[in-house]
Amino acid sequence: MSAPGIVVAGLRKRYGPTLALDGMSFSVRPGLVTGFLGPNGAGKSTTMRVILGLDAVEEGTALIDGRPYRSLRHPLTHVGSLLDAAALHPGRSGRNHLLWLAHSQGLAARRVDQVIEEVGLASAARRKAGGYSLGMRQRLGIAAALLGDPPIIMLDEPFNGMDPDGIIWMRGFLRSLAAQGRAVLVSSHLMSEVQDTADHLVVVGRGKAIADAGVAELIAAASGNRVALRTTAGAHAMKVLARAGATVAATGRDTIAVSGLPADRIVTVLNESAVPFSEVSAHRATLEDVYLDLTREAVEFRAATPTEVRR
Ligand SMILES: Nc1ncnc2c1ncn2[C@@H]1O[C@H](COP(=O)(O)OP(=O)(O)OP(=O)(O)O)[C@@H](O)[C@H]1O
Repeated sequence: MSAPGIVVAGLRKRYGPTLALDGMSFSVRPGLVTGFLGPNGAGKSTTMRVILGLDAVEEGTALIDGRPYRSLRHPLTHVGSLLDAAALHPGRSGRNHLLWLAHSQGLAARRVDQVIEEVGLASAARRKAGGYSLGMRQRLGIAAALLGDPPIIMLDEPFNGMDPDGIIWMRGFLRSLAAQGRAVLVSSHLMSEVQDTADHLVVVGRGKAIADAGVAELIAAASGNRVALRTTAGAHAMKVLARAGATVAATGRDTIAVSGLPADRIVTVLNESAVPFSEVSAHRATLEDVYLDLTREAVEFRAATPTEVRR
């Protein structure tokens, strides 16, 4: 039986002197939203284009349900994608754009009205797509991706241009696609959206995957057993905690990160020395912390930090 979802193995691709893909390998499993993250130029769009047979590679394979995209007779029924929300005919209505696509793929016209309804575009469907906002174009692109009711969905930056209502809708929508058993691959630079939406993460840097793991697992590993302490008596707190065996570091004007002692022991030590504090809580890393840590070495264009500028 062929592997379901997307399986990318050992992709290598050059653009002139640029090595865009350097052994890119990962898989996208059914029933999960997989976040696809990485710095600018890391190879996310190139990988997506290769999966869709739009770009050739020198080495490696990209398979959709076990088969290369180009061998699929009705590709829209296998994989739906949104790579560029701006790619539509501005003079055509959203509905006509979808009708044209459905027709070209031998799909029933009634499916067009279903997907328009699903993405919340019914009131604008008969207006010219040229006048759509970026958020509406994203919805239209997603409607197009869903036309063939495919088991695999691949979206490049779907949160771009969405207002807060749109973002909340998108989050729920992507989750519901995965809950229906589809394999969903979503690239994004918006860490908090990915943290709230994805189950699994593929983080890429310089043309290869540098992490391929569950979101919860990555966040738990980055959180360690650190405790965050809020106190107006920082110096005193640091002194007594260090004496009790903790490792301490100031993280803000009145916040301290403590490791090496459990939270209840920290409270006892502070109370014994009459150090005032307003909060002691287990530190929980964010996806942004995880991402910045993983990609530190892989960022191509990085501005100097304020400390570096001062030096
Ligand atoms: N058509 C092209 N011609 C030349 N170089 C290209 C082309 N497409 C991509 N590249 C280069 O390949 C590398 C990977 O680019 P890619 O667009 O895949 O990265 P990305 O991770 O999608 O970046 P971003 O987050 O900015 O969208 C970059 O160095 C880029 O400049």
